[in-house]
Amino acid sequence: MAMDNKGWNASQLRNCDLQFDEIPRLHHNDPKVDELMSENKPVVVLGSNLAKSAEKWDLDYLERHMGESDFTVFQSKSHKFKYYDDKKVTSGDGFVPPTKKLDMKLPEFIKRLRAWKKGEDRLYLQQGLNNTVGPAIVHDFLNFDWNFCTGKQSKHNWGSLTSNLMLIGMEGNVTPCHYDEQENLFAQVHGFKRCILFPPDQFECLYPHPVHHPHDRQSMVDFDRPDYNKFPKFRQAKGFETVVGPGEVLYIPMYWWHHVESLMQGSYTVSVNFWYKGGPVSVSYPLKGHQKVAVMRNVEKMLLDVLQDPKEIPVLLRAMVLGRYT
Ligand SMILES: C[C@@H](CC(=O)O)C(=O)C(=O)O
Ligand SMILES: [Zn+2]
Repeated sequence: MAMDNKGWNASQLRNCDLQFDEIPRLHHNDPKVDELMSENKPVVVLGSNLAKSAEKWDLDYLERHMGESDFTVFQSKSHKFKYYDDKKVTSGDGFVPPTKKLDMKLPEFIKRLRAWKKGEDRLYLQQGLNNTVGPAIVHDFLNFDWNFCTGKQSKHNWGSLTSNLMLIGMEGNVTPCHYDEQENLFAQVHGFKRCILFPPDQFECLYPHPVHHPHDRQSMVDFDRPDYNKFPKFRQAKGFETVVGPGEVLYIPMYWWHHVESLMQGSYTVSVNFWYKGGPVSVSYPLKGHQKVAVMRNVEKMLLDVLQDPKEIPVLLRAMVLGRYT
């Protein structure tokens, strides 16, 4: 992957069997930025001031100004931090959470981040920015370039801003491939993150867990060691990638799959995302990929409501489809 080596090199990327096209990297004034966004396609926006007021958010500054609150920190025995919805964990379903969710004061988190040695459990701070942070951070937050993101919100008919997640990760941390049901302006503040994205119509190649599963929206494929017997279509997945650095903003369209890794042998990473509700649904045929994903999600939810037992769902779907539609 030809990259302009601004402070990183390809040896810091994790191995992946697939080849990817590059996500366009365009200056924020380039009209093509909004062309791509209006087509629900990813783009890296360069030179915006979206999170410029956060460029001073290094560990010392954060330690001094994040305040006395407890923050949400995930702990993992591996480099993967696979999200799970604890509201979907049912007793006796045998689900083993892949991470532990801790509440930690920032100085403690920073102390453990600085002392971390390869092979030890990893930590990933993932905290919604709210009024629990110190006044200096609130000041920086208020000084984000809100004209930029509200400009995108109105131009592309997004819904309301739901949250800003602040992420402080160790080098090498991975958020495995998943999709979100929100538009996302992902602002990289410190360090470098490699982002691999797939369009929603790659659903059949990425094998999401069932909707009722705690890992709803997450791919079942382990990108480090894909099981091609269980997930044969993963070989055909067609993805896009980029590495975002400080001051760069990646637009992750709603329902687009994304795998995000903090570069190995790199520094800690700081990111802030801006999650917006999707805009009003305008149905036109043929349905777009993300609309088909939304339809499939609703079918799974409806079937679980009426059948109650998740094991009944494939039985009914096979009876309905095999020999009749195939
Ligand atoms: C948490 C983040 C990925 C990462 O930065 O590790 C993500 O998935 C998102 O912003 O939607
Ligand atoms: Zn995400």
